[in-house]
Amino acid sequence: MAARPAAVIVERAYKYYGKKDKPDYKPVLNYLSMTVEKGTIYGLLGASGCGKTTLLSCIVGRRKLDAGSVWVLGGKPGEKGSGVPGPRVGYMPQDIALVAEFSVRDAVYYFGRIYGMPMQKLVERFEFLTNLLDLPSGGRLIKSLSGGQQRRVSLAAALVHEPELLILDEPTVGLDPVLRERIWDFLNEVARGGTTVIITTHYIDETKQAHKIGLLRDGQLLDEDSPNEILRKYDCATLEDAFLKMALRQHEVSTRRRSTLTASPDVIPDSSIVDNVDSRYQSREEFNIVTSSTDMLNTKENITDRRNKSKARYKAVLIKSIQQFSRHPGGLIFSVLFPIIQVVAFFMAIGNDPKDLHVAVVNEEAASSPYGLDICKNESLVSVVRNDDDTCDTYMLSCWFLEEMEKRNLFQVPYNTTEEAKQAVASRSIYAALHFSHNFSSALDKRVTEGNVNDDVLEDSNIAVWLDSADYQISNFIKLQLHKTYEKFTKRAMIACGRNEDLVQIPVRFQEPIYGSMDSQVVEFMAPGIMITIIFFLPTIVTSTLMISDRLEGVWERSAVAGVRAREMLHVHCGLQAVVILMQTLEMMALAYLGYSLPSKGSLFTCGALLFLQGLCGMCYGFLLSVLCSSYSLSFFVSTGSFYPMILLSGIVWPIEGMSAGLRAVALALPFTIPSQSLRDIMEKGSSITAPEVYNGFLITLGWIVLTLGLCFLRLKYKKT
Ligand SMILES: Nc1ncnc2c1ncn2[C@@H]1O[C@H](COP(=O)(O)OP(=O)(O)OP(=O)(O)O)[C@@H](O)[C@H]1O
Repeated sequence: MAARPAAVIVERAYKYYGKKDKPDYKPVLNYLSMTVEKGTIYGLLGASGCGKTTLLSCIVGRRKLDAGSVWVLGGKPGEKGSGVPGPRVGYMPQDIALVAEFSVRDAVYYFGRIYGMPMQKLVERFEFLTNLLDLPSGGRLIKSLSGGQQRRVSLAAALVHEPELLILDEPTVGLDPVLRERIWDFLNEVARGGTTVIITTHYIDETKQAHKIGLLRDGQLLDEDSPNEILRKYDCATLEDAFLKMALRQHEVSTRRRSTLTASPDVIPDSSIVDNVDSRYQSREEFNIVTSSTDMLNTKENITDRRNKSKARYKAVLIKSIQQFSRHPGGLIFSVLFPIIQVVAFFMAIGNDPKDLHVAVVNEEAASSPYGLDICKNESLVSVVRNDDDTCDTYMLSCWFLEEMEKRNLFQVPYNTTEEAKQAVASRSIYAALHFSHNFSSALDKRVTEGNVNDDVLEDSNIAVWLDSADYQISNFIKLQLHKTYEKFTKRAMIACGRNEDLVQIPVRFQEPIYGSMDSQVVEFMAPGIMITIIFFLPTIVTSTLMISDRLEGVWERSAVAGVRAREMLHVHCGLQAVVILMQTLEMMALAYLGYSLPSKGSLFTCGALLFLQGLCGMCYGFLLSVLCSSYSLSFFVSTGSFYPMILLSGIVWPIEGMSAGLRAVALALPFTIPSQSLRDIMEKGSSITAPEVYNGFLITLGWIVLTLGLCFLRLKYKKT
């Protein structure tokens, strides 16, 4: 074979994963050198875990070597204008790395769009690849395809833009022999046209068709040469035999080395690691001269070109994200329906008075009357009469009390003794027990008119109540209702006796509240905090899920190799999420203010702006989770684990004034606490953005946005790979 210029050169490459002080720290690429000539097919062979994928990811510029150097198409991967990662490479990773919600056509078009291919060309190319690779129908979704079909679509996506360098990580695995043959014929054809192909495969036999093959074992390239030359050199009839021989030789060498080394044999001493500057080629020009490469760096790409390319990438990622989002059943439900469901659930479930509560009543007063308990059913038998001498005769006041009590949705269940009544409370359908003494009315009358009465009279005029306080909310509700019943009942009795109705009320008079209303509801108190938590956590979940799925499915990685910048992905995601958050904000406000008549004394725009910013803050928190967590489950645990403390400490459930000073300081710094108060102040007090209690809510929200983005940035910057 005539000497050709090199397309890829790897020199003395070392690559490590993990930390130096760990016992399993050893090179994945171990002093590896390889050369791939232009317009040839290079078959990279090696057992699972020997470092093939790592080597390829260093060639496409997604990983950096710890030592040694890589030259690709006349430049160093990642170098400005090198086109690598970018349009000069077509990369098919080992994983399918396609969005599951893509159709076959979308998947191929996505990469075509990234490279800025015109539509007409894209359609033609898709048709060609469909025939070549026997692709399933263009409308079928990736997630509904078999593994082999997905692999073919993935290969088509790598071939769509006719790149100069094709890097294919096991493209033929699981394909039938006829199709494999067709793919190899095609690769030979593109290689004849000048395309360079690096292909990894487990099928040793098919590499006979490669121009050069290299055997990788334990991060070392045992040999690289043309298949015929390898057969000749190792004096074997088949490549399998030749590789067996090479592997055995390496094994013998390393066993000998191991017996002479005291240190871990797999760890190359630091001193032997050469730096990147030790490359044979100090500059691109030198590389081109020495390797006869004619590759030109396009560093002077004009601004319009650069903008157009970037625009094409933005468009591709935008279309991808919309397809991904709109076809993901969870995405739509989460984003559009969940805010409605959650707000409606909140308003329907919270704040309504408990109904149909039953209390056990032992009414000795009625029981001792000639009519028994039935006396209370006959209005005319209950008498409160004002006499001429201004005194008042009262009879069966307990019936009036119970009548008022039933108007407040507390229904009586009669019992004969207090013991029986108290036992009934244990049954859970009865929430309290009440007792009226046999002379309740006369004792109460005496207590009110005479004032100075003995303990027995006092005792008889009391209504004894035993509550089931284990049920905190209900028992508080019953206490409140009994107080209100007492107020109503005494007013009625005082009016009947011709007295001032306020005479026996507690001498504390609540005036019209400064803010809020006399009948302020718990729902109005809780609603701002609930709305903020909903708008915060939906984008958190959506963002972390989409980001982690893009990363785990390899879509992010593959897009990056195609040239999509991380910031372009992020901008598109943020833009789309912002639209969704805006929609959620409007949805929630319409429901809360129009549907459930929440007060809105202040500016609705300020309320909306605060909610919208909280949504963005949730999205940034989602970003942080996606960069910190390696899996969905971990991100789910962290988001759920942080969700509850944030809500519990936010003052929505319990006032922060009840917390210790230290805990209160923590609570105030959390993203919901002050913003919830701010939103409440805008709604209930009509406070404006210039009031500290409102702008503090905005400041803390912005502070969290900056903090979470800063942590994401630091994490990405200092992540090793
Ligand atoms: N991100 C990572 N962190 C730590 N170790 C890694 C990482 N990626 C790969 N490795 C380890 O590096 C070694 C080489 O992995 P690599 O994926 O390059 O092998 P491979 O030859 O492509 O294997 P296969 O054919 O099974 O894909 C393996 O032992 C693997 O466990």
